[in-house]
Amino acid sequence: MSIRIHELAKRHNMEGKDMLTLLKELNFVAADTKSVSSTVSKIYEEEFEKYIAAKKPASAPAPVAETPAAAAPVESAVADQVSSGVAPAVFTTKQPAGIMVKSAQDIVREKEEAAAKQNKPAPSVMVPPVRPASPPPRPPMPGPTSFAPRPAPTSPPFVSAPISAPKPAPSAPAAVSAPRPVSPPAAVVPPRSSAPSPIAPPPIPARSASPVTPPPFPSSPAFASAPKPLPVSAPGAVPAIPSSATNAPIVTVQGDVKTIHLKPPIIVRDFAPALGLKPFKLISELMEMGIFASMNQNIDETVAVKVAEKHGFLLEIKHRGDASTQQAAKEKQAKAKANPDEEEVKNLVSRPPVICILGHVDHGKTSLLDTIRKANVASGEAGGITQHIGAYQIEFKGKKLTFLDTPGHAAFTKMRSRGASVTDVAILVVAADDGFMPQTDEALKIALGVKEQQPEKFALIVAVNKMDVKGANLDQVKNQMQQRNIAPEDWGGETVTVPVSAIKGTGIDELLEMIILQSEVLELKANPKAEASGAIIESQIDVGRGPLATVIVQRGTLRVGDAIVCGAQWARVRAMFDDQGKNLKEAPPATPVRVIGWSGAPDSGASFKVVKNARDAEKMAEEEEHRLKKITTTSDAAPKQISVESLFANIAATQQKTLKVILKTDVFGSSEAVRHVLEGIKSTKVSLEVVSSDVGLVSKNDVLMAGTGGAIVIGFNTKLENGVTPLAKHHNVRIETFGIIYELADKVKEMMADLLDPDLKEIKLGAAEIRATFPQGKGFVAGCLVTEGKITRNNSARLRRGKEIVYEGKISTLKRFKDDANEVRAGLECGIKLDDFNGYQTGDIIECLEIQKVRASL
Ligand SMILES: Nc1nc2c(ncn2[C@@H]2O[C@H](COP(=O)(O)OP(=O)(O)OP(=O)(O)O)[C@@H](O)[C@H]2O)c(=O)[nH]1
Repeated sequence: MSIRIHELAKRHNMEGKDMLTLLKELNFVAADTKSVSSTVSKIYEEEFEKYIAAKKPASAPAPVAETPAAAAPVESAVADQVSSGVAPAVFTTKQPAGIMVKSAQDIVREKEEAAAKQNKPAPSVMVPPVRPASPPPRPPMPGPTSFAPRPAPTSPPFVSAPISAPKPAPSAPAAVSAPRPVSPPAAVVPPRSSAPSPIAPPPIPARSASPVTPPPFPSSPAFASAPKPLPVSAPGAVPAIPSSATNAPIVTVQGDVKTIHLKPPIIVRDFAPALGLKPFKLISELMEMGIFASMNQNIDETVAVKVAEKHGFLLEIKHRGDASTQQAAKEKQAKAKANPDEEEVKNLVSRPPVICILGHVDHGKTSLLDTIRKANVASGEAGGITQHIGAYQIEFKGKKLTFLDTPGHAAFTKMRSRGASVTDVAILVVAADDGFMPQTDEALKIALGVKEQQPEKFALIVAVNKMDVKGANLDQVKNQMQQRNIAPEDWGGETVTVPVSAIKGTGIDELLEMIILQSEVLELKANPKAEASGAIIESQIDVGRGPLATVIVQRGTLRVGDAIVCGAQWARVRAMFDDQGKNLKEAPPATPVRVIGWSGAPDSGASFKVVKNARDAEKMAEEEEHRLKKITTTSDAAPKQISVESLFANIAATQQKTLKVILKTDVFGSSEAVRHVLEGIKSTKVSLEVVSSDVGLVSKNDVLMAGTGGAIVIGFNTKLENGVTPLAKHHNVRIETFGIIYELADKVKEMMADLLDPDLKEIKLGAAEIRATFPQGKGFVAGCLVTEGKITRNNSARLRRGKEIVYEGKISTLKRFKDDANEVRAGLECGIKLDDFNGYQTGDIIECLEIQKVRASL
């Protein structure tokens, strides 16, 4: 059993962050561990307790490990000292009784002296055992006098490989050739294998003992076969292929080793020139390997490594979140921090985290939020699909948490990504029985995108839901997480993973605790004294209250009476409500509120800010509207700005059949989502034109517009104004309303197909063989034997001579002996005449066909 860092901190009356720093210093956790919710293995925990006990004089009444409750408080000056580069002195401030004050230098020196006495290499002060999973890269310790670093862990994930002599360290982690970069060799500390620490615990059993053995990282075979790593950006490296695009591969040459540095995705078009190949050549090489990729497709990393090797290149793939990327982001942030607005910094206070819940359809996002809120949101939804971004605030253990409820359907990707961009913590819900599904991956991509932009300000938590169902398989989900480079903490990764059941309510408190912990690590702060600004989560036009918008205040405090502007819309805040419908006078940072008083519905995802007064707000909104109009008229972009007549004239000018749609939705987010779905309907035969799209009720004006242009009206999550139905009947306008987006999509496809001429389907009813020909009037009649099915009069027919089709027409005469017949069945003889055709020959086959009309497909 492992213990979380914050729990260990609590045991020793320490701040979580300070404990984290201390554990890093002791090399009991990986140097890049960020979260206090990360775990410390049982062995390290015991080592830590031994360490604490060892710090006490022999007379100490009871060792800390045995009586954690009675443990002397350990203060946290280490953290500051370490970060400031000063050699850390352990437990220096407010030194508790019974604990000696020792600096790191003292400890190292003592150990070295002790080792020297025993005539063997000095052991590390705290030489921990081999970690179960290979930890991420460890930077050198701060300053020469700090604790000696552990020898570099070199084992691949989950393999307790024997520790060998320290490897030469690459200057930066190389994703391809060195997935686990090593620390610089420690001068003071010899390899652990040759210098077992007297207090070193027994080796940890190999990870393969786990019930489900996690597979190696996807590209590990390539890692294994790759030649020795090259330092990234090594001095003297020659950029052979300069590139203007930041993502384009760069080739460096050092001696006779050529390395291609690139970031995924590895696109054929970009990768080929780096190899010195034409793209088509690379495509054909890939084909030889059984891989079919086009110019613009990306190829698997393992494949890319093989191809690169074949052409004498090393491949260094720089993944998101690689140390260097993070370093760059950190440097950027540090730079930004270097010139802060002093006033702003002075006024910063902690704010609640904004959390979004992402995941695949039906994996339980709404149920989870519902359980968290203890209110039943899911049951009120049409078709069980969340369709709007809602924002709610809850309180857990005295801390406020703001949740955004983002919809799960693919159509809402856009809304969802907007939701993710204002959030601090993303909870990726994965159903324990289904595992990762396409939309889970899509959501993960969005979340990782946000994390890449602001690594220090965003956390990802995976909630494995539906743990109560029969097929629940937590290990499978963890396995999938590892394959996606977001390995869970207990598998040696960093991603906080909480198994829950939204229905049974299990694991929810732990999830909330994890959110709070992660938020503490993120140190979320905002200045409530500033003028408010934030983002629009959702907007709509309410019949009674006019345009209203759910907003999240990100900075400052929004107050009733404030003048705000958002794009071409402005508001004087008339009233604000929280998610319980309570009237609020002011909304501090991270509060979601519904604001009334807008000039129109602002776009969801757009930013708003408070301005001096309503006059300024109105003026700014007008200017923005003017600017937008100008863009529209010059680029003739938005359909809304074009006159309906001219638009319809343009459409009529084309020969292609077009389904014209006037769209009305309840909120802007929905209209975007519906448009997204409609744009996704592809057909070469019928095009779809959204003539206009707006929010609100379906109005008489919509009907008149549709009548003029031959459009249909589609309402989504909205109703019809009074008098619309008779008017639509009068003008023969079709109105369809929907509450579920995929039903809307299916119906629109049907309506598009209805515009097409039906396809003709031929069904063979029977066949007859011509046995003789008889003269009749000026022509001939074929004397036949029906050989299969039946021959019916007036149906279509085809005359075949061998493989050749000689005639196609209708059976105009069908006789049985001398009588007319309507149909003649197999085994009987009959006389057949096809229209005016007379060229029958014995042995010809007459096929009788029925032609059916079927709805054309798109
Ligand atoms: N057994 C079980 N069923 C669950 C659990 N969580 C959710 N469900 C069920 O899974 C179904 C989908 O749940 P929702 O909460 O609507 O899922 P969602 O991810 O919000 O779905 P969308 O809004 O459609 O994206 C419902 O029938 C829930 O009752 C759980 O923990 N255990």
